[in-house]
Amino acid sequence: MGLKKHLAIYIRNTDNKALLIDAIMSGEAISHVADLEGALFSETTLNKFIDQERRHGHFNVTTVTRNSLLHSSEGERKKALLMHLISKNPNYIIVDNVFDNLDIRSQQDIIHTLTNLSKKIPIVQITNRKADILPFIEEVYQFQNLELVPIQAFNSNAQALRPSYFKSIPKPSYQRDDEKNPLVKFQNVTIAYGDRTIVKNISWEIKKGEFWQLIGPNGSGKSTLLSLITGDNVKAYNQDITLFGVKKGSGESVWDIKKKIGYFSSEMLRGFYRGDAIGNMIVSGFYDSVGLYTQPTDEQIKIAQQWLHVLRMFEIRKKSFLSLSLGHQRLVLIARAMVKNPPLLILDEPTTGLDDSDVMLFSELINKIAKESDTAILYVSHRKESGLTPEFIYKLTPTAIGATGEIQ
Ligand SMILES: Nc1ncnc2c1ncn2[C@@H]1O[C@H](COP(=O)(O)OP(=O)(O)OP(=O)(O)O)[C@@H](O)[C@H]1O
Repeated sequence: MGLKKHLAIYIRNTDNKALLIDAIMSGEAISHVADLEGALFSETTLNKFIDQERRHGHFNVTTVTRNSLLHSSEGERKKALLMHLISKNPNYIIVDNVFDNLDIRSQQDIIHTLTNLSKKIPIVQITNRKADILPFIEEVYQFQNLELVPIQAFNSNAQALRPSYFKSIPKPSYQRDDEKNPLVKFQNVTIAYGDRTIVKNISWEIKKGEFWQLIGPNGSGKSTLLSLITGDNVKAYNQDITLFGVKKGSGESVWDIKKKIGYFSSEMLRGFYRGDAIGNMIVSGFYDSVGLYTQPTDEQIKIAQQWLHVLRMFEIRKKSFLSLSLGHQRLVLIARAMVKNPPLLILDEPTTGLDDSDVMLFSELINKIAKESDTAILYVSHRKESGLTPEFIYKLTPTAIGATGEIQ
């Protein structure tokens, strides 16, 4: 088939991406790149390099901060990988979900890099977000029955938003301990790795029921701030941080803190292959485990069932969690994080990898939780999702002496 030189393939999360990539790389899907040596920019390639570094201790891909990939932020990793692949002079390149995890500035840098590259070699973009189609792309295709089919009228914004959740968020049957307000309090928090200061003098409070978005460019310290809250970062102990009314370093139990936080990250399912039932995945949220090891109480089962109704998954509760699409798996994991009625729900880059319609479904659920529950939400992402409505935005801005923070 005579396909355009630079083309995009718009896929849904339910499409078989691995098969598509195989079909391109083996020369079956796109004739004009069939005999060329191509490079693949994707999460899989990145994971291979990270794995190599983990096993052999050395790294071929160097980031801007000369850090290893393992110790770099997601955005830094992606930029470094792209530059590494381009430096090998491939004859064409496949770029898969190129903008995930990238801030606006880095997205512009990448558009610039790829636009220049498009003058030399063919570029095949795979994307699940319409807004991400690169400017030099000549035609957009779908992958149907192992063939690329042009999409007509791609720009029509016909996707109507339908209400997806009919039931209300379950009301907890027990009262939470009276949480101290604010839930999270940072006072002049400064964190450094070696002689590099990452965040400087952060003073910030999250109160009961508030809906926050934390934004900031790649490497500005968003994940670092989160790790101070979730208890995974020992650097929290030298700082003035109060979580749920208890000062960090005053002999508090990390376990107690974890009990009060519902957590979801798009990284959570890396390497998860077990076939647990959907219903069990939700109940396991009571035990802070992924998968169920303990016999739940009747009350716990009841709350999980109410969540299954909210998600409209009650009928399929016994099916394997892995049989769900990526987007629906995430909805289940949000319910899993919410069953214990936590005072704080943390969502770390939750829409990474989701397609347009799944993002809508996801944002709708988060807005619903914000509206109907008294759980505070902390949402971390570079993207401003148009469907999402946070009340407050906390913004990190990098400076030479570490990132500073302000409420926008
Ligand atoms: N263990 C570590 N050792 C050294 N440097 C680190 C370590 N962890 C993080 N860093 C550095 O701290 C900086 C902030 O990283 P962090 O992951 O918090 O940023 P981020 O805002 O979440 O970025 P992104 O949006 O790209 O995920 C980065 O430059 C990163 O390389």
